[in-house]
Amino acid sequence: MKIFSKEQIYKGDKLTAKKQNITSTELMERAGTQIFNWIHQRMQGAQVPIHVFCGIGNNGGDGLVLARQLINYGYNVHTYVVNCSDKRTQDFLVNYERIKQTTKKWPIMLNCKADFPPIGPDDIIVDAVFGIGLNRPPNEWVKSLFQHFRASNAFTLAIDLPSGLYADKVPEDEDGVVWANYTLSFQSPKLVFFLPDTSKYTRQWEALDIGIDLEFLQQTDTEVELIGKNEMLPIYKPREKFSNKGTYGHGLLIGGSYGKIGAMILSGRATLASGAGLVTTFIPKCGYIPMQSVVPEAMVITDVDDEKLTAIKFEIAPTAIGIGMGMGQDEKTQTTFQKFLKSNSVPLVIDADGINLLSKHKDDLKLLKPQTVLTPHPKELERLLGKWKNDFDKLKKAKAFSKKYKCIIVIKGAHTITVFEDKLYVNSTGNPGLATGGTGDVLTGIITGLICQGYEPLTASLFGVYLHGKSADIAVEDYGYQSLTASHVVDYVAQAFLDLFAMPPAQPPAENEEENL
Ligand SMILES: NC(=O)C1=CN([C@@H]2O[C@H](COP(=O)(O)OP(=O)(O)OC[C@H]3O[C@@H](n4cnc5c(N)ncnc54)[C@H](OP(=O)(O)O)[C@@H]3O)[C@@H](O)[C@H]2O)[C@@H](O)CC1
Ligand SMILES: Nc1ncnc2c1ncn2[C@@H]1O[C@H](COP(=O)(O)OP(=O)(O)O)[C@@H](O)[C@H]1O
Ligand SMILES: [K+]
Repeated sequence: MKIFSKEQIYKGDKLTAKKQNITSTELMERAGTQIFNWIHQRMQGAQVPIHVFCGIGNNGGDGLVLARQLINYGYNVHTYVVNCSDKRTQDFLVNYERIKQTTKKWPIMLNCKADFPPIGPDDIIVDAVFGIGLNRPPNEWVKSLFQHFRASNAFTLAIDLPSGLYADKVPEDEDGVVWANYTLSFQSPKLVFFLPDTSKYTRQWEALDIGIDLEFLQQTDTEVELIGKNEMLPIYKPREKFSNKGTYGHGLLIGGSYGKIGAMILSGRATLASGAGLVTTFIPKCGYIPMQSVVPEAMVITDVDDEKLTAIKFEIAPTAIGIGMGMGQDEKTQTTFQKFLKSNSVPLVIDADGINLLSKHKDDLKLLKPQTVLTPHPKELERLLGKWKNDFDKLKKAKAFSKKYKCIIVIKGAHTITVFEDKLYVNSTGNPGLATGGTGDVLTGIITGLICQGYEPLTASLFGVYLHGKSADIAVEDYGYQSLTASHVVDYVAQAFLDLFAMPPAQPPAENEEENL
């Protein structure tokens, strides 16, 4: 799913109005009606007090459309105008007039703290104060209003995005933002829903289709894409009937050190589970017996050293290599790693200590071949890029790094973001059960295994991250968040593949259909 920028959204609105021969007021009516339908479907006329807080821009206009429709359907509505600026938009004004003609209960003007209404914990707040047009921090009394929302504990539904949150930067003061339970966003979600600094402002989100011009949606290239099943299904490569293990590539995993052979066992198992034809692991001698016993499918080459890697040498011709898991940062390991980078021409995934060694010896970064995949967790990323001010600064730095070294950076986290040059791919699968040792090793194994099967490194990264998260999402049903381990993630990769082709659950028959049965 494309994630449009603020500028693209404004452009899409204008173009839609022009091509569909409608006014912007009609488009706003559509937007507000979609919100109304969403609420009405769930509330079915329940008389819970609904407090609709409208700003003076088009977000406020959406709120006024909603409030008018709720009133028409007999809901218990209280409408307020958060009177924070004199410059009201045209469509706000049109809808302000319309609501005044609908009800005698005119919207209440809020100008200061003394005007705030009481809000009960079982009431509902609709936040239509600011949308993507926010261009400065809200003033003090508006901030207090947002804190008043939060203190009420009422369910808070934000329209388009939580007020006080910018579409493209991190707000300075968290008290200046509405903390929403749910956000109904128009046409596509916003990048800020997925970033560590800003995702806390909405617990859940949903994108509502407001009929923006289809050609515009299809033809506009976005900088950000949200990756889910719809994006992954078309790139899936089916297994051929007359294929053999040679068809699906030979994955080589290099890493491990005394006490960290488990990392290599996990990635070896994951490479196999993702479909590689053959897997070889290159590990220190101490790992030979455990690896052969636990992963009989994998072949093993050992270093001359018992406990660490000192001389990476092999005579096989791998299709893809994953390196760094549990490898340690010994000086001898550094030397052989550097030598390996100089001579290697096979597609490469670098993880963990591989990344740490590159961060310590930044000159070696120029040895990376184009489309090398790096899979840092946040600490490893910081060592690589240096400190960042906030998430947008981090992404800017990651894009510049990716362009400079032509590499793919998989920034791991709750929503893993894969960066390649100027594009960002936000993953939609995964859960906090993955916050446990070894899950990153599994991811490296999966991506390596997919490259072995002919997926381009970028596609393999996106698909690998998706499958890894999906596997955890399915496994968590059986193991729960606390007990999920990295081994379970490997075990459920199969389910993640099968899920790509699962039919959606059958819908129960509609009420009138049931009567006819
Ligand atoms: N396709 C779609 O997505 C559609 C989107 N639609 C909706 O339009 C929304 C965008 O509307 P918008 O451009 O009017 O801006 P919005 O966010 O309502 O308000 C900002 C206004 O307030 C002002 N202002 C800014 N900061 C301020 C501050 N700190 N304190 C005080 N005032 C401040 C600023 O004016 P200023 O005072 O700077 O002149 C500005 O005019 C969008 O989020 C969605 O809900 C639908 O209606 C149609 C289809
Ligand atoms: N809260 C979370 N929600 C979703 N995924 C998570 C969460 N925490 C961690 N992960 C995922 O788990 C993996 C952890 O990787 P990493 O920190 O490298 O682990 P390790 O080094 O122990 O193998 C990453 O793929 C990351 O995206
Ligand atoms: K809002």
